[in-house]
Amino acid sequence: ADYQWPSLQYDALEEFLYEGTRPDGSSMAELVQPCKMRGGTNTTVAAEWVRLVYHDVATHNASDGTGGLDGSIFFETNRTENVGAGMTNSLSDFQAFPNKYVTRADLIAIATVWAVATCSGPVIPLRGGRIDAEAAGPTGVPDPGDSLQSLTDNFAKQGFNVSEMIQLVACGHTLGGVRYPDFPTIVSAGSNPSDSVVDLFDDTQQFDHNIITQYLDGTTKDPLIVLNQTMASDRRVFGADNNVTMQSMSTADSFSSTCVTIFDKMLNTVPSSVTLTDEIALLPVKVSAVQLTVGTTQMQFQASVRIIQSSTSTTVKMYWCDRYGDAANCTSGLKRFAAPGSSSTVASPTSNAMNVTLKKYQFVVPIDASQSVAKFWFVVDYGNGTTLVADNGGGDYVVDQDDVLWVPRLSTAKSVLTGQSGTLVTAAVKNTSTPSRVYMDCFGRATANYIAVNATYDLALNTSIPAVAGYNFYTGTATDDFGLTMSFDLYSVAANGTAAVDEYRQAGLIGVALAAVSTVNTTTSSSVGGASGASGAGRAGPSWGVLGLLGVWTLANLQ
Ligand code: HEM
Repeated sequence: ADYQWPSLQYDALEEFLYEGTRPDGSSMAELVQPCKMRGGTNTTVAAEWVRLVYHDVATHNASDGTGGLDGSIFFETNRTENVGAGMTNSLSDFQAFPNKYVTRADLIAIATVWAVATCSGPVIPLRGGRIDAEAAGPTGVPDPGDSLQSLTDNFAKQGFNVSEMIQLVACGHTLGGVRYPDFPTIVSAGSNPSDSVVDLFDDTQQFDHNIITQYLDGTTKDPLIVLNQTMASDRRVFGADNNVTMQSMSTADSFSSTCVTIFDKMLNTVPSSVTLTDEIALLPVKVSAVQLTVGTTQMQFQASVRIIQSSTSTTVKMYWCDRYGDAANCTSGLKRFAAPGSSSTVASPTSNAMNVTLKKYQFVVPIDASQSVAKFWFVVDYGNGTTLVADNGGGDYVVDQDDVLWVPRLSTAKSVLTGQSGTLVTAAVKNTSTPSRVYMDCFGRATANYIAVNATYDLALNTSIPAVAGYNFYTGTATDDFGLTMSFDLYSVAANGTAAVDEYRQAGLIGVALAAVSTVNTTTSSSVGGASGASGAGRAGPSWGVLGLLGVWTLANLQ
């Protein structure tokens, strides 16, 4: 099906994959790009991440459908088969980033896609929807001392035939190497035995076909081939079909395309109870950070739009229709619009590898509560004669409700420093309704013990906060420890039982400064979109003169 906003899971996975950040801007991508070395070693962060994903996948049992990429590795680092600082480093890299819609297991998959891309490798497709294990799974990661038969049997159990086994190991072992502290029977100590000497599998840190060519031409220094022959698993694996598979991936292109296919299969090796999403493709226009709230004296609306930038003279404007009054839903033809308050370039290893420049425009506008907001859209002028009306496939971006709204400025995040008992959440509830209940469903996944937390708390009318713009304030405290990416859905239940919800609000945005508030303009132009706006233009009456001028101003601004 075609993408339609909002689509919470797709939106979250897409943002993470292509922008590299949590919704509050904290970047996981920065930890790995550009093909960063891991401090104190001569291997890369990317290599550590790729070894980790395979160790999570390797315990899959294809015949009974258990195990696979389910994040169980978080509970398995004390096992000999998962030896090494590479594992614990990676898990602490990942700790702060999973959220309600990006599971820990999806995060490991995204990390793999980035690791390959940032070390000059290809872009591996990504699906989401993996479900997190909350306990250790079975053991069974292959050991360098295993016989070929036992390696082949093990990979068959995981769902990989002999040539897939060769492909997977070769694509994995183009990164990183073997460490003395972890495998002292393979790698020798350096002059200082406490150094973490890493003998690389091939002579580059890049995701390249050197691992293959150096094997085929006999110049390989792969420690799992040339050192301790009891532990020479790469020798046994690579030669398992008389080099047919290795020969078939010996060019840059065949290596790259083979690795895309086999890594895709590895990332999609999940328990049979999991249904993965469609592939998370880059959205050409991406709307995010949408929030209607109540400021100190009036309502405020904010939204961001991200586009693929093709020219630096691009300008973007946000348009919207009122929710109430004469211009409700733009039926009178009147639309409001504003220029962005700020803009920024966002990127991840994936978008960098795709060679796209992603530019995000942030809008924050004052809203008259008697008008509110019904729906919004954007007009992108690329500065080269092309204009795009970004209207969510024709239906515009609809603001569901304005009965219950999160108020970040009156909320405070749990702080260890102040000994605060929890996260204080304030909701604005329209004073035309007397809700029978106001409550929040809270969720956290980035917890210290890797177990997701879910709990509900009531909010109570708080008359110590004076009403603003026709809204009363309700406060409540989420007392459980929800970890670093707490989110919540805020509900207001009316006397008749119908509930309004401000969905997927993120505590991480408490205290994140809003962009400057932009000036609001109006227009009746039909060329700027607004599904039902065009036909009613004639009713604008006395405002025409002003609107005409604004029209000119808009055009001048776009040039
Ligand atoms: C026959 C199966 C395999 C065996 C016996 C094996 C064995 C090893 C060993 C002994 C190390 C050194 C780890 C250390 O010193 O801490 C290693 C590193 C690594 N393995 Fe494998 N491996 C196998 C398959 C794979 C697969 C299928 C992948 C990924 C698709 C993979 C990815 C990696 C990476 C990227 C490293 C480097 C880690 C770093 O530099 O920190 N391995 N492997």
